[in-house]
Amino acid sequence: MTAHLYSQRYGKSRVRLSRITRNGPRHEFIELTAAISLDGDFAAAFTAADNHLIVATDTMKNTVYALANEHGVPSIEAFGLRLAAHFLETYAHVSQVTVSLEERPWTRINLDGEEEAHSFVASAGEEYCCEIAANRQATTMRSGLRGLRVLKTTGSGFSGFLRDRLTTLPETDDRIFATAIEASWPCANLCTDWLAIRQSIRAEFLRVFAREFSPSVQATLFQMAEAVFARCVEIDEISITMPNQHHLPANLTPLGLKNANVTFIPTDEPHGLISAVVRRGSQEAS
Ligand SMILES: O=c1[nH]c(=O)c2[nH]c(=O)[nH]c2[nH]1
Repeated sequence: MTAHLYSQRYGKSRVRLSRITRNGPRHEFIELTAAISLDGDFAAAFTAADNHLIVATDTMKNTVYALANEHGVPSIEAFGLRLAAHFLETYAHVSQVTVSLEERPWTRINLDGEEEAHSFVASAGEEYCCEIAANRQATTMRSGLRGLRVLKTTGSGFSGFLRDRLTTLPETDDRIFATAIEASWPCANLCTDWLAIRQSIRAEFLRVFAREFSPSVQATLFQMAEAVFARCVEIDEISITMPNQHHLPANLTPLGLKNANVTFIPTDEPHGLISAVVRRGSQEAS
């Protein structure tokens, strides 16, 4: 059989790590999962069983622990950049490194207005993430968040949509809006304060979601992006995805009961999926 290697890459996924930073009695804590993938001169390992240039994926895993231990993890972005630089600096035959990091945020417990020194609470399901692609010419990075679950019990409607013979959805000016926001944005400037930017973006998402009437998931998504651009001068592009996690009014008529828009059936699937990339400025400018 004749075959040729069209493209190849390999790496280690799902490397889990947690790291304490002890500043006296006050501790910082971060928990993350890393994935590392290398591009480079590895073809012979696939085509000729020649492993002499292979950086074992076990070594990649050890690198995650070692660099975290030696240098700390001030943020997933800073750590990711350090990891990517390490592979490029250490192995001349590596041409490109891709590092993906996911953080499960632990928030310091606040009791009676006082921050606890070493106790944290998790925000269920939420993750912060970043992806770095680095070669010897350039490094690009995207930061993001996902699993930011929000719900509002009113202040959301959906009407005026196209109706044809297959349309059964009633119009509404009062529905539950539930979603899990996922977003990512390019970090053009690799030296900015990523943590502050993520927190500002997150805060704008929550503010628009909670305070503005939603005529559709689409319109709310766009409003969120506008709010991010107004607050974060560093951000010129944002990608946002929001599933519409429907809560369907329960039909209680067969039971002889009236449902005054209070009892619903939460559904996971099928769900709407609304997604857009929004850029700063007018269309002509892009
Ligand atoms: O905000 C919404 N956008 C849609 O495109 C859509 N489609 C649908 O059935 N419900 C909704 N809600």
